[in-house]
Amino acid sequence: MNVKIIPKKLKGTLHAPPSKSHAHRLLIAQKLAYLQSGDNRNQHIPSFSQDIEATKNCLSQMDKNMPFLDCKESGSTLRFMLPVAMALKDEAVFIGTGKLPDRPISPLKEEMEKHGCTFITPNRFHKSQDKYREICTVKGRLMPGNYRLAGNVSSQFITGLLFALPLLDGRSTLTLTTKLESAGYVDLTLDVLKAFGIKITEKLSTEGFNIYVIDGKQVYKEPETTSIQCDWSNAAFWLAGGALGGDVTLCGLDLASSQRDKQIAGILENMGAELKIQTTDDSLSTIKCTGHNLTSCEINVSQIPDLVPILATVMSLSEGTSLITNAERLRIKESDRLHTVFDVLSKLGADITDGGSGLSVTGRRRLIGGQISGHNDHRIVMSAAIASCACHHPVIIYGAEAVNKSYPTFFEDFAALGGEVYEV
Ligand SMILES: O=C(O)C1=C[C@@H](OP(=O)(O)O)[C@@H](O)[C@H](O)C1
Ligand SMILES: C=C(OP(=O)(O)O)C(=O)O
Repeated sequence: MNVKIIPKKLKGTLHAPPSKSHAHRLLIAQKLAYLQSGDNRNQHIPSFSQDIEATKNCLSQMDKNMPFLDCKESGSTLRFMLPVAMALKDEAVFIGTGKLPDRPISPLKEEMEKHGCTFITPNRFHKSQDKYREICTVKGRLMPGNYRLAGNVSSQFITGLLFALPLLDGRSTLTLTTKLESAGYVDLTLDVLKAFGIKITEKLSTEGFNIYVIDGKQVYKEPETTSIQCDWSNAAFWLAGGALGGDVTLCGLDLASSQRDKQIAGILENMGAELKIQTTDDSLSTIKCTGHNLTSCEINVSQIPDLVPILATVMSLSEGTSLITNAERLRIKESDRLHTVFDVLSKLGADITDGGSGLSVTGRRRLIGGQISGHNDHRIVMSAAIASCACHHPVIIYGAEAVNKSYPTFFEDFAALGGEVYEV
C-alpha cells in the first residue's frame, strides 16, 4: 500500500492504541497457565497486529509435539519463544520473514546451547531468497543452571529466559554481564510474571549488574482480570503530532506503567510543548498536547530505542541542533533505523547526520515533503506520516502497510484527527 498525505495539522481526541509489548507477555503467561492446568481453551486476547498474531499462532503450536513457529517479522516473538518452546518441547522449528532471520539471536543461542539445546541453522552462504526463511531448528530441552547474558544487545533475550526458567525442574540464575539497556521491557516482563504468581528474586552482582534467581517447577496462574495496557511507544506519534502545531488529546495511558517510552511526555514538554494531564477514575490519564516553536535537546536513548524515529522527526522541526546518543542498537531493529531515519528525514528536507552511534539534527521551521520508502518498518512509516503535518508539499510513502506490524489502524486514526491521506 502506498499513501499520499496532504500537509495538515492534527486535531482531535483518540483512545491510545494497545501495547504490543504488554500483549505479547500476557499471551505467553496465559498460555503457560492454560498448558500447566490442562485447560484447552482458545486465547481470547485479540490479534490486533501482525506481531501479536505471530505470538498467538506460535503459542497455539505448543499444543503439538513438533511445533513449527512462524515468528513473521517479530523480534519479540522469536526471542521470547525460543526459550519458552524449548522449556516445553524436544524439538521446534522457527521461521521468519523480512529482516527477522538476520536479526541477532547468538547471545541467547549460546546460552541455550550451554543448557541442553542444539541449534541447526541453515547455511547462510546458500540463504534462501524466499519470503519465509528458516531461522533454526532447535533440539533438546532447556535445562536449569547458571545463565549469563550481556544486557546491551537485546533485553528480549532476558525476557524470554525469565518466562522459560520458572518452568524447568530446578533453580536457575540469570546473571547480566553488562548494564541492562531497554530495562523497562524487563520490568514489564517482571510485572506480568508477578501477576501470574511467578516469583523471581533480584540481586546485584559485585560489578553492579542484575542477577535474577528463579526457582523451577513454578506454576503460572491467570489472575482474575487481565487487560492490555495502552501503548506509550505508539502514543508518542500522536503526542508528537500535537507538539508540532497540532492539538491532540489521548485517553487511556497509564503514567505508572513500566513502559519507559512514557518519557515522551517529559521530553516533548522540555522541548516546549504544552501538556495537560488529567487522571481519570480508573487511574489512567488523558493527555492533551499542543505546541509551537519547539527547541532542541540531547537525549540518550539506550533505554527508549523505539522513540528514536519520532524523536528525530520532532527534532528536525525544533530550533537548534539536537542530539540522539547511545543509539547503536537501532541498527538491529526492523530496519537499520539510524540509516532509515536519516534517509527518510533527509529526503523530506531535514538537516540530519548519521553519526554512527547516534544522530545530529538541526531543526527547520518546515520540511519540504516528497516521496519516501517506508523501509518495511512501522515506526519509519508512522514518523513520516507525522512529519507530513509540517511539510510544504505532500508526502508519498511507499510500503505504508508496514504499520500492520504494531498498529494496523494507524491511518484510520490519522484521518480521525483530520489528516488527509489517500491510497495511491
Ligand atoms: O520486549 C519488548 O517488548 C521490546 C523490547 C525492545 O527491544 P530491545 O530489548 O532489543 O531493545 C524494543 O525495542 C521492542 O520494540 C520491544
Ligand atoms: C523493534 C521492534 O519490535 P521487535 O523487536 O519485536 O520486532 C519495534 O516494535 O520497534
